[in-house]
Amino acid sequence: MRRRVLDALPTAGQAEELAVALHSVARWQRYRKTSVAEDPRWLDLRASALRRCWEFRPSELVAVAWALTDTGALEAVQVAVERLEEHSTRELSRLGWCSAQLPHCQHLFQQLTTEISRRRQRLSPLDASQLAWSMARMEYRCEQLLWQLQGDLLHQLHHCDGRHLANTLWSFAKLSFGDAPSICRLARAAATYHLPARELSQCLWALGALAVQGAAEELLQMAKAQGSQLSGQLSNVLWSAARLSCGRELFGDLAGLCKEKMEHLPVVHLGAIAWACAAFGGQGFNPNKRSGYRDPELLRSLEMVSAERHAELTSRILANIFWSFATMLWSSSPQLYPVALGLKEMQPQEFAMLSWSWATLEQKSWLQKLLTKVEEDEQKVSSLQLLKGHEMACLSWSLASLHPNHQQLRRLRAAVQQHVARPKRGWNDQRGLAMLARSLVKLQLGVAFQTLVDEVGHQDLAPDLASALISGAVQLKDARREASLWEALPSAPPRTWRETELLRFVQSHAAQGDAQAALAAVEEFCSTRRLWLKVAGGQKAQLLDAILGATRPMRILEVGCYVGFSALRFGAAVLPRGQVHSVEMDPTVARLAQQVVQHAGLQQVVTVHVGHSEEVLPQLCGPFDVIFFDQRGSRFLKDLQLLFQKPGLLAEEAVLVADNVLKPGAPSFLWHLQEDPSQLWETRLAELPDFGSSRVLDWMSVSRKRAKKMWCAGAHVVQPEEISHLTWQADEMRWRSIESHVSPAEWNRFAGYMKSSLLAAGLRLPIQDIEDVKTWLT
Ligand SMILES: C[S@@+](CC[C@H](N)C(=O)[O-])C[C@H]1O[C@@H](n2cnc3c(N)ncnc32)[C@H](O)[C@@H]1O
Repeated sequence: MRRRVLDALPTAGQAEELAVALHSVARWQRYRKTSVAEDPRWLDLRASALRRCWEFRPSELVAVAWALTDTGALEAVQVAVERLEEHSTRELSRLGWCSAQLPHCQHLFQQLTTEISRRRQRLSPLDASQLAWSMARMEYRCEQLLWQLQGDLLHQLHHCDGRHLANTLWSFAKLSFGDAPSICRLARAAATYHLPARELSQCLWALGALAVQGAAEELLQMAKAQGSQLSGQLSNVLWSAARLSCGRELFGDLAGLCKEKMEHLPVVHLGAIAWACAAFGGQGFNPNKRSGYRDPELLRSLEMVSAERHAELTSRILANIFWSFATMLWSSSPQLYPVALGLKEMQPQEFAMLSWSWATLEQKSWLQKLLTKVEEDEQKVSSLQLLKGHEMACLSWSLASLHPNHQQLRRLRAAVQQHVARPKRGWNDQRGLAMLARSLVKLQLGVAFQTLVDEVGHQDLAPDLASALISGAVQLKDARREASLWEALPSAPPRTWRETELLRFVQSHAAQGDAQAALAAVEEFCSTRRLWLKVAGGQKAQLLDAILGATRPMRILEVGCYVGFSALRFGAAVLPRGQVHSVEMDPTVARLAQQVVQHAGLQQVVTVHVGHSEEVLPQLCGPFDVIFFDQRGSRFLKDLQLLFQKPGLLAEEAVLVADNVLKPGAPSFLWHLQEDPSQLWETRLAELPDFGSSRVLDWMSVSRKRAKKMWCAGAHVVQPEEISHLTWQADEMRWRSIESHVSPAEWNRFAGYMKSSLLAAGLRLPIQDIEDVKTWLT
């Protein structure tokens, strides 16, 4: 066959004959995947075609250009560009495709596309999609032509096939082009075909990259149905499913397929799968994301396969894998840390991701090594200025988590400082800014902190950022900035209308200076207005009263003051000589709480500290007889550790009470109380209804410190994976309840699930009703 084709080749004669012969052999080579590249007859033919380029008619020139793309010869395209006018638009678009295959053809490609764009003639779906593909390949983003191609395709949708559409969507996404409604129409049209794996993954990748829902659901269902045939495209599909926030169940099915194939996928897919699971429901690498898809089995295989193929891992893949582990509280085995440390090449963003992940996983010694390695490379340090705002916030947060003193990691500290000095315009991520502000204070970068306050302090601040800035100003003793921040805070922003109403109600229904009347007014407000407030009322208040009665405390610490309801109860109990210190991170509600306390006449005994527990607790002085944890449950364990780190904060026989340890739950904290090797606490779990939603069960933990027992600073509590998983689920539920409504029935289901799962994981702390706990206390 090969002989027959080559023997029949003309090298002289008509140009037309030559073009046809060249084209046929090239076709034959491509489709048979055979090469005649070295055959002298083919080489003769090719040389004679190149010599005679000027003799070809336009259609022949296109055929010759196409035939020669594999050989890297530009001549045919060059001649065509010199004779632009002679070619039809279709021929120009095909020549464009040829030039996109050839090296150093950018200028020829541009001339061809400019001519196509000038003519404004409609292209067929095949030509339009090929031209879009060529533009993507050449990274040539000519808006006008792209609009034209999009219009041509939309006008001829019924003549497009799945391949044209997939190619076009992919190309548009590569060039970040496309308005959402048009992309949706193209994707919907594509979804009507039975797309093979490659095209399906192209469409999904495009929708994910352009963040257009389009026909995402249909295409993802199609991907699920194709299942194992997808193989190499699976991670692409999962990546898109995460970007497009598809349903959890569908994501789970697709993740299941990835799990099955994991061992056989190229390593680059491991990074994409890890990224997709961590980013699911969020927005990519962002420490403030609130979701993720946590499947322990998938994480375990990701870890195993990565460890087995560690030699192939790149910094990008590892950054994604570690970010995924950190986001999902997966304590990975130590094997992968040295692999990451050993890599020579690492982009600044990957370094930021890795350091944030290692800080979150509390791998301080690895983190120290990583930061030191970059610190020693001046070039790497200067490249950190390329980081985006939230990435620099992550890096400074990990730096701060090591508590480096002024002498350590000086170059990195200077890089943070320099980054902050740049204007923050367009950085709207207030949580990222809050993290940066807190880190600057910890790193004692006072000037940088001041720059940040001056730049963002006048904005409409979210509670977290307002709290970070105010408490930073307090810690740095910057009274002027503290005052200006308070001034800039709206006294009654719309989100605190209930709390503002409550203050007015207390002021009008309770006599000034009457603490008991103020307490009764809060309860009356909740019941008569049928407004749910996140306060410890009802049976929870009764339990607190019993604790106060049994312990007769003089000094009480509360974390999570809110509007001051429980602070009033504590204040009334320690009158006249005791002290209550209540910590609240939201400055607006803290200010309302201060007014409630003042109205009740308790300002001499109750101090409301504005700031995050992490910053305020180390500044307090003990000893505290009763500690009430009513902040976010995922902080309980860390705040407990903070209480131990500063000697003298806990009284010899302190009582530690924590609310909501079942709903949404604080599994790590409960596990720690049970397993603490110093056996410091004796704990009971009081099972009682949540205030304001009597049908939902909750637990309050009450722990008595065993006198004379000492805390072993280095003692480590091993936490089983089931408890990490529940901790992650509790946090996810907490965020869900903040962002949307969770019905009592759903809460009840969740509380039931949490209880049975904790018991199954080995929780043995006694669960009692409130009367039994009261008896135990006395
Ligand atoms: C459930 S409310 C407290 C209710 C209050 N103890 C009562 O019963 O009247 C929780 C409060 O804790 C605050 N908070 C959450 N995490 C915190 C933290 N880490 N430090 C300080 N306050 C925090 C929240 O802003 C919220 O106002």
